[in-house]
Amino acid sequence: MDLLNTVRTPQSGLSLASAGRLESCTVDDGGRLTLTLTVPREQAPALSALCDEAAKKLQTLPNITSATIILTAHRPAGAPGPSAPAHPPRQAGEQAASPPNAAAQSTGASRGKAPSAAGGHRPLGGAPAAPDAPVLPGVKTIIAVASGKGGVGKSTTAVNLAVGLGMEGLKTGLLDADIHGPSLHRMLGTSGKPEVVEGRLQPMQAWGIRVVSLGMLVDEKAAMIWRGPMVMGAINQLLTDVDWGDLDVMIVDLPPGTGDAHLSLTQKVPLSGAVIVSTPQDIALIDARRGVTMFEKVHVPVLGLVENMSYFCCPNCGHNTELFGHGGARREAEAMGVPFLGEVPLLADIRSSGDSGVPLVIGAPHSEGGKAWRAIAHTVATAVRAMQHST
Ligand SMILES: Nc1ncnc2c1ncn2[C@@H]1O[C@H](COP(=O)(O)OP(=O)(O)OP(=O)(O)O)[C@@H](O)[C@H]1O
Repeated sequence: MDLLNTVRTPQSGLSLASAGRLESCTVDDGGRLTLTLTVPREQAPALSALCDEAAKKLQTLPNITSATIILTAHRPAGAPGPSAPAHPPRQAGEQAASPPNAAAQSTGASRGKAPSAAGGHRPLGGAPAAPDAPVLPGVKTIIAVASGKGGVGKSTTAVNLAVGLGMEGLKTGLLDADIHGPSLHRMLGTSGKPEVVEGRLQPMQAWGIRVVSLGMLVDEKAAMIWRGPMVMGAINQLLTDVDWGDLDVMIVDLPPGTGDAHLSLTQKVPLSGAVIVSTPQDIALIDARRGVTMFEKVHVPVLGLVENMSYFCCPNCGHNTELFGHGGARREAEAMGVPFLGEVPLLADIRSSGDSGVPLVIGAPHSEGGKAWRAIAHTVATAVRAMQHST
C-alpha cells in the first residue's frame, strides 16, 4: 500500500491506496502478485490510469515476478445495479489484458445491450449503451454448456463439443466462463497470452477453433475469490472486449450450478440453447434437473442432456462397470421431455487427453470416447444448422 501511495493522479493527488479498499492480495508460486481493490465508481477512470505505473512499482518488491491490479467499482449510494470490474486485469509491462480506455469499455455497455433493471451494467464513463446493439453481432448461435454439479466433465464436454463442431465444418468459438476454475486453456494446450489489436483482445487459435479463457489472462487463485459482481463484469468483458469476429457457433463453458455467471450470460446475449452434462448418479441428476429448470425459466431451449462417466470400460478385460449407475440421464431427459444427446464412458484416455492439451476428438477420434463425442457434436451441429435455417 505504501508503494501504491507513491503513484498519484496529477489533478487531485488521489492514489489507489488512499481511494481504494484492498479486497484481496495473492502471490502464487511463480511470484505473480494479484491485488484486487474496490474504488468509488466516479473515481474509477482516473484511478485506472494509475494501474500500469503502480503495477510496475509492485514488481520491484522482493520475489515478485509480475503484478496485476484489478479494480472493481462501487456505484454511488442509491444507484441501481451491482458493482463491476472497473477495468481489465493489468500487469506490469504487459498489454495483453489491458486494452486502452478499458475503464469505459470494461463493463461492456458501450457495445452491449441496455442495462436491465435486474442488474445489468453501465459504462463507467464515455458513451451510453446503444439500447439494441447486439453484443456479438458476428456470432450466429450461442450455446451454453452447463452442469448442476462440479466435476462431472462439463469442461471436457465443452472442449470436445467445440472442437467436434469445428470438425463438422462450423466456424466455432469457445468462451471459458467458468470464472472460478478456468481450465480450457490447459485442456486445449494453449500457452502465452492473447494479443491485443486496436484495443481488442484477439482469441487464441486451438485445434481449428477460437478460444478465450480467463485462465489465459489472470492468476487462477485471484479469480477463485471473485464475488458475484466481479464474475458478472469479467464475463461481460470476455463477451464484449474480445474480437470474436464471425462465428457459426459459440460454445460457452459455464461454472457448475446456477449462479451469477448464468444470470450474466442470459442477460447479456441471446442464448440459442443449452447442453447439460451430468453423471448418471442420482445426486448429479437432481442438480442437472435444476439446471434444466433454470434455462427453461429464462426461455433458453435445452438442446439435451449428456451422460458423462456413464460406465467404466476396463482396458484389461473389456468388462463394463457402471460406477455411478447407468442410464439415469437418459431416463431423466425422457422424464423432463428434453433430448438425450448421448453417453460417454469413464476412460483413462479421456482424462489424459484433458491433461495433455489434445482433445480426444483430435487425438483419438476413433476411440470409444472420441466416437461418443463426435456423435454428440454431430447431433448438436445438426440442431445448430436447423436453428440457423429457421431464422
Ligand atoms: N469421461 C471421462 N473419463 C475420464 N475422465 C474424465 C471424463 N470426463 C471428465 N474426466 C476428468 O474428470 C476431471 C473433471 O472434468 P472437468 O474439468 O471436465 O469437469 P467439470 O464438470 O468441468 O468440473 P468443474 O465445473 O468443477 O470445473 C478432469 O480431470 C477430466 O479429465
